[in-house]
Amino acid sequence: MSEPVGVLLTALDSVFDELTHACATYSPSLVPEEIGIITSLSTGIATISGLPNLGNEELVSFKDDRLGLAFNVDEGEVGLILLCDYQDLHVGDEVRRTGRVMDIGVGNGLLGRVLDPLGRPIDGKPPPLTEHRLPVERPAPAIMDRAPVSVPLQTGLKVVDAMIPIGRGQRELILGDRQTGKTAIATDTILNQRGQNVVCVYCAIGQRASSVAKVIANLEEKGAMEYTVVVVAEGNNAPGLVYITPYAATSIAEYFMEQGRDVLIVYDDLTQHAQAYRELSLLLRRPPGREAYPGDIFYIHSRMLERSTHLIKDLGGGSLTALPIIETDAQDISAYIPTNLISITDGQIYLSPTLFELGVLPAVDVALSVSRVGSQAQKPAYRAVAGDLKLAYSQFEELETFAKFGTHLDDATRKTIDHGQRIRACLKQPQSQPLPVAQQIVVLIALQAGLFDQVPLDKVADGEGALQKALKTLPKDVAGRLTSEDKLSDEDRKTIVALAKGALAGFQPKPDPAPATKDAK
Ligand SMILES: Nc1ncnc2c1ncn2[C@@H]1O[C@H](COP(=O)(O)OP(=O)(O)OP(=O)(O)O)[C@@H](O)[C@H]1O
Repeated sequence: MSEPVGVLLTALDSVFDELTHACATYSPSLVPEEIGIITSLSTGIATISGLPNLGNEELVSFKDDRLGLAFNVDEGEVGLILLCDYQDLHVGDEVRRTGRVMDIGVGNGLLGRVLDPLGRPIDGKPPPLTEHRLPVERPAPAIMDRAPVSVPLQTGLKVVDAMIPIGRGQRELILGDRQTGKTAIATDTILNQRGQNVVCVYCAIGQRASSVAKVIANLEEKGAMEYTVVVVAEGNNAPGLVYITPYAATSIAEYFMEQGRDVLIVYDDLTQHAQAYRELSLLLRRPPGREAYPGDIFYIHSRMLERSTHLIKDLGGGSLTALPIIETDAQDISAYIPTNLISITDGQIYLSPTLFELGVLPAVDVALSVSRVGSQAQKPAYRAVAGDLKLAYSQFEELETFAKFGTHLDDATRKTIDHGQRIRACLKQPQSQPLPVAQQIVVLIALQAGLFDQVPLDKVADGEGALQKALKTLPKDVAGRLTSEDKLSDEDRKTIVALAKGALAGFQPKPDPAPATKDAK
């Protein structure tokens, strides 16, 4: 007998022995299982009876592994939100307990992937490899586990980084009417995290499939998908799926934060989320409150956004920065959901449709925007210029209204308006072109020094381009200090101003030729 055949026979013997042993020791036991039935069904919800021990937020399974979530647990009847299409189910169908709450697979394998809120891939690739599973609903970190926000999160947008700075671990709301560039601000921020060691999670909630596809294509084209996870519930998905999406995305983001990483999560948008929750609550006959939203609408958003924080060093020092998006109706920022979110978050970026129409993009209304914690984390070089700039810009915005009436303006007012117009022109930025810190600061210093004031408005963008090019000739040590934690010295400022003067020289208006005099011959 050859050696391999001998080895095979020995292995078969041992398998046979184990099987004989297992059969000899097997004693069947009965495991009781609760089985309920569906008593009623409607869009997105179902009521069931017959599961007396079902816990709140426990998952139940229907035929073919379809899932539902216990939402209203009453004596004798349970209201479920369905995580599948209700058309696939029928009254009288069996329903079983799973004994677990809703959870999602998390891990590095999710980077670059597009998932639904149940963790299933929707990018046509095989299921992602995950290391752990985390419940989608988790308690927020305790107060003593939180560290102050101390590191900036650069968005790459001049207007935000200079005027409304965001720190890692902050929650900054982006709100505005439809089509005002809310998603563009969030995606530009994701693009700007390239090479910054920040993991990004883009959570699309109830959006049109074409809009989500556009965002994903943009992220892919700019090479941002390699550090990004996209979690999507489309507008035509079951409202239950839409409702759990931001919670699932937060758990994915939290995994990276708990590994000590800095994470950015974008919720696009929470208006759709609130509407999905309202739909489910009304169908389940929960009492409606203001604007027909259920009473706990504030709580569902605050418990989610409280999970974003900067953890203390002992817990790895990771951070989760949240950019929730809210769509306003006819610029009404005092509506119920926007005011709730404004009070939960650490500041807001308001996008004005009027500025958008005027072509001031990003259309950030600086007067109505604020960042409550980010300025503590702002780089010193920014801080040195941002204060002046904000003041000059708000003075300009006030005076601009008067200027429209064609009133005669004194020189000082004219100057303030001219300066403000240059600031506005310099803060404009095309989509998907985030700017590195050094380039932003040089433009802001030139603005502060009034070097743009003589540049004609239609030449500001060209002047800025020339300045960016000239930046290459800035001495290395000065360039290094622009991005470091050091303050810029007066010498550094002088060097930068001299460089900017040179770069902008070609854009200053030519002095009027001297009037010819009679004696000049
Ligand atoms: N800085 C910019 N420069 C040029 N175009 C921009 C800029 N920001 C946004 N846009 C354009 O404005 C349009 C609206 O942008 P976006 O989709 O981000 O708005 P939104 O408020 O998220 O829209 P929705 O309400 O549909 O969610 C898009 O066509 C986008 O390309």
